[in-house]
Amino acid sequence: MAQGLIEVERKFVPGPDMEERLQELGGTLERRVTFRDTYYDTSELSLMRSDHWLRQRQGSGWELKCPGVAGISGPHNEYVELTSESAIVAELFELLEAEEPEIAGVAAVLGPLKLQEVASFITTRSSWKLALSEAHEQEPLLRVDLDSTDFGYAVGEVEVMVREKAEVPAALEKIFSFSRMLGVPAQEKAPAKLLVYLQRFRPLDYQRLLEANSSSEATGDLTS
Ligand SMILES: Cc1ncc(C[n+]2csc(CCOP(=O)(O)OP(=O)(O)OP(=O)(O)O)c2C)c(N)n1
Ligand SMILES: [Mg+2]
Repeated sequence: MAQGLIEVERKFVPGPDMEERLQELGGTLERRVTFRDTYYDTSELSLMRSDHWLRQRQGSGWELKCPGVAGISGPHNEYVELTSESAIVAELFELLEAEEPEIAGVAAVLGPLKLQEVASFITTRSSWKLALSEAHEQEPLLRVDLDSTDFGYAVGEVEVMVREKAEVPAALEKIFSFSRMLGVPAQEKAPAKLLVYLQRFRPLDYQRLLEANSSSEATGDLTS
């Protein structure tokens, strides 16, 4: 697969005092932003069913999240994020087993690959930066995003971006220790905004995803 940064993150349910708590813990508010995410897939959800997530984010462009490689299980997610259009196009053609065109941007291959919009919603986000130890300035930064959507769902995430698979365990350690400081219950798993959107507004698609996700079949709910 093409190279990209690895996103290691843990989602949580943000309480009403979360911003104050972040400030107490030395967090700095980097920005407040509002953006629309539009997700694309085939009518059979071929991408999502194989744990690949293609979206266009207003102000940032195209992004494909591909399943990570560290294989550590727990209440966290680990995805390789592709943001270069050529890398995304190459990955899409490989996944969907189609012949790759010479040169094309993502928008140009949506039609040929039968990718269509499956979800679109607006997020208002406050992004926080945490410098846990000043002694290690080279270490990847811990970030916290507090998101609320235009369909009434709010979720937080503690995140570290790393370059190498070998850095994932240390990133996870940081995420879990900071989550404890934030007061996030050890096994709490908050669902992704997109999954809540599909469950509410595209229940048949949600059901399809559920069927594809064998590990969630036992609980019968991807959002729990
Ligand atoms: C139970 C379960 N939960 C999550 C997933 C993964 N997943 C579901 S939707 C989805 C795509 C959306 O990812 P997410 O991190 O929720 O989006 P967002 O926070 O807006 O993007 P950021 O700004 O951090 O880049 C993923 C990776 C899964 N396969 N199964
Ligand atoms: Mg995220």
